[in-house]
Amino acid sequence: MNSPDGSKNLLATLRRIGALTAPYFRSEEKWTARALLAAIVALNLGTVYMLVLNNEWYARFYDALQNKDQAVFWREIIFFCWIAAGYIAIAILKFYLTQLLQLRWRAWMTRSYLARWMADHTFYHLELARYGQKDGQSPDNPDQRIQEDMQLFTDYTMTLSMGLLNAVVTLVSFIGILWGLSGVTSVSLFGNTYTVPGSMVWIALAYCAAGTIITHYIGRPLIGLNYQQQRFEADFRHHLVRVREYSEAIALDRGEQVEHEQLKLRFGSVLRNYLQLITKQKNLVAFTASFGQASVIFAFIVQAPRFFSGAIQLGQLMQVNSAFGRVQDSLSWFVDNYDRVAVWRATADRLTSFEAAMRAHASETSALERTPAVSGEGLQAADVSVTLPDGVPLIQGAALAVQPGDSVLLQGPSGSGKSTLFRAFAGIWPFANGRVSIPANAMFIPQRPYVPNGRLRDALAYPQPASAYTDTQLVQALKEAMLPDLATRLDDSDAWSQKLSGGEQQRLAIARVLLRKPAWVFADEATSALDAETEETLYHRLTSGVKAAGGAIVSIAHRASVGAFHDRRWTLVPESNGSAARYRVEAM
Ligand SMILES: Nc1ncnc2c1ncn2[C@@H]1O[C@H](COP(=O)(O)OP(=O)(O)OP(=O)(O)O)[C@@H](O)[C@H]1O
Repeated sequence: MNSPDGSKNLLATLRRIGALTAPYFRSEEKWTARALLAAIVALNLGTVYMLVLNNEWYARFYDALQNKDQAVFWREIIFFCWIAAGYIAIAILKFYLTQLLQLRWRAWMTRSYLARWMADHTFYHLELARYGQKDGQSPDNPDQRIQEDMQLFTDYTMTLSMGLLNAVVTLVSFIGILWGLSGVTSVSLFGNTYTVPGSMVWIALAYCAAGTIITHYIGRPLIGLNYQQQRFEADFRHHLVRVREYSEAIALDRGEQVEHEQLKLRFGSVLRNYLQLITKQKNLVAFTASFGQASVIFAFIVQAPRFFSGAIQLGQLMQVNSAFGRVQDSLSWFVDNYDRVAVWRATADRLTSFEAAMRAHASETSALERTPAVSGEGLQAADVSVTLPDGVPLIQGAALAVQPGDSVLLQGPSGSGKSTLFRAFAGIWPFANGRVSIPANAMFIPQRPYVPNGRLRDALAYPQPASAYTDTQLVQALKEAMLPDLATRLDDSDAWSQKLSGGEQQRLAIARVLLRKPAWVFADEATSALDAETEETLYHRLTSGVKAAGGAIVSIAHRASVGAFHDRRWTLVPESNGSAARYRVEAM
C-alpha cells in the first residue's frame, strides 16, 4: 500500500477516492455539504451557459464588423457587458462557496481522523507497528497526512471534479453547436466520395484523443514521483524537528556533524526526486504547451478552404473557431490537469494507507484480558506473556499479585522487559496475552515523563485541566515534590521539557501523583535522577500516600537503595534454553 503501483487501474483509484470522499457527504454535516455542493454545481453550469451565450454573441458581433453595421455593433457591446457581469458575479460566488465547502470538508475530515488517531492509543500502536514492522501498511509520517494531505485532498478533489464537470457540460453544450456549424464535408477516398456530417467534431475528438494518450504516456511516472516527493519532504521535516527537540543532547554529544550529514542525506533525497519530477514535468509541459499552441490555429487551418471559397462568413468562421476551442478545451481537461491528477492520486494513496492502518488497528484487539479489579482487591495477573512488536517472546507466564498495603520492587537486567510489563498492565502494549485485573485508580509514572510546553500549572495538572485544582493544591504538590522554587511560577509559560533538569522533571511527575492522590502507583525508574536524600523523602511520601488511600506501589528500579522502600520483590530472570521467551518473573 505504501508504494504506488503504476499499473493500478483507474477504477481502483476512483473507488479509493470515493471511499475517502463519501463519509463527509454522509456525515452529520451532510445537508450543509450537499447544499453547498449543489450550489457550486449550479454555478458551474451557469458558467457554461454564459460561455454558450458568449459563443452565439461571437457570430453576431463579427458579422456586424464584417457588414460595418454600427447599430448592431453597439447593441452587441452592451449585450456583452451583461454577459460579462453575469460571468463575474458567478465567478465570485463560485470561488467563495467552493472555498467554504473545502474548508468545512477539511475541518470535518481532520477532526474525524484526529479523533480516530487519538482513540485507543492508535497513535502509539501505529508507531510500534512501524518500528516492529508488524504490518506492512503502517504509514510513515501521520503528522503530514493529517496536516497536509487532507488539505491537498479536499482542495484537489473539489477543483478537479468541478473542472471535470465543467469540461463535460461544456463539451455537451458545444459539441451540438460545433456539429451544426461544421456542415457536411465531402471526402474523397480511393476514388469514392464520402459525405461526413459534423466533421469539426470528429477532428476535435481525434485531436484530443491523441493528446490525451500522449499525455498519459509522458506523465505516468509523475504519480509515483509525487508520492515519493511528499514522503521525502516529510522525512526531512521530521528530522529537522528531532534536531530541534534534542538540540541539547546533540550539542553535548558534538553530534552536529552527524546530524548535518543526516539532514543533507534526507535533503538529498528530496532534491534527487524533485529533479526527476521536474525532468518528467518538463516533458509534459513541452507537450501540453505545443498542444495548446497548435490548438490556436488548428481550427482556422481546417476551416480555411470553406472560408476562402465563400462557403462561410467571417462570423461563422470565428464562431466555429470559438466552439472548436471550447470542445477542444473540454476534451483536453486530462492533458491540462495531468500534473494535478498525479498529486491528487498520490495524496489519495497516502490517505488510504493511513485509513487502512487505522482500521487494521481498530479491528486488532489485544489478547490480554484486562479487567478493573473489584474494590478492595489488588492487582492479579495470571499467565501474562509479553512479546516484542516483531513477535519475539519476551516474558512468559507471569503470575503475580499485589495486595492493598503492599510495596513491590520489580527488578531485572536492562532490556529484560520491566517497562514493557508495566505497559501491558497499563493496557497500552498490544502484544500481550493472559489475564490482568487492575484497580481502576492506578497511575503510571513513566521512565521519561512527558512535560508539555506552556503554563507550568498545565504541565503540573497534565493530563487533567489545571482548573481541576486550586492554586493552594498546586503549590502544595510542588512543595511536597521538593520543587518549592517553582511554586511561584505557576503561570509562567516555558519550554519546560528543555528548561527543567532531568531530576526536576521527575519531581514534577511525582508532584502530579501527589496532586491526584491515586491509591495505586506504578513507578518506572521514577527517582533515578534524584539524590539519595530526595529519593528517600519522595518515596516515603509516595508510599504513605498510597497506603493511606488503601492501595499499593509497584516500582521498577536498578538502584539497590530503592529496595529499602519496598516489602516485596519481583525479579525477571533469564529463561533456560528450552523456553521460547527470554525471561520469566519470580515473585518473592
Ligand atoms: N517500541 C518498541 N519496539 C521494539 N522493541 C521495543 C519497543 N519497546 C521496547 N522494546 C524492546 O523490548 C525490550 C524490553 O524493553 P523494556 O523497556 O521493557 O526493558 P526494561 O527492562 O524496562 O529496560 P531498562 O531497565 O533498560 O529500562 C528491549 O529489548 C527493547 O528494545
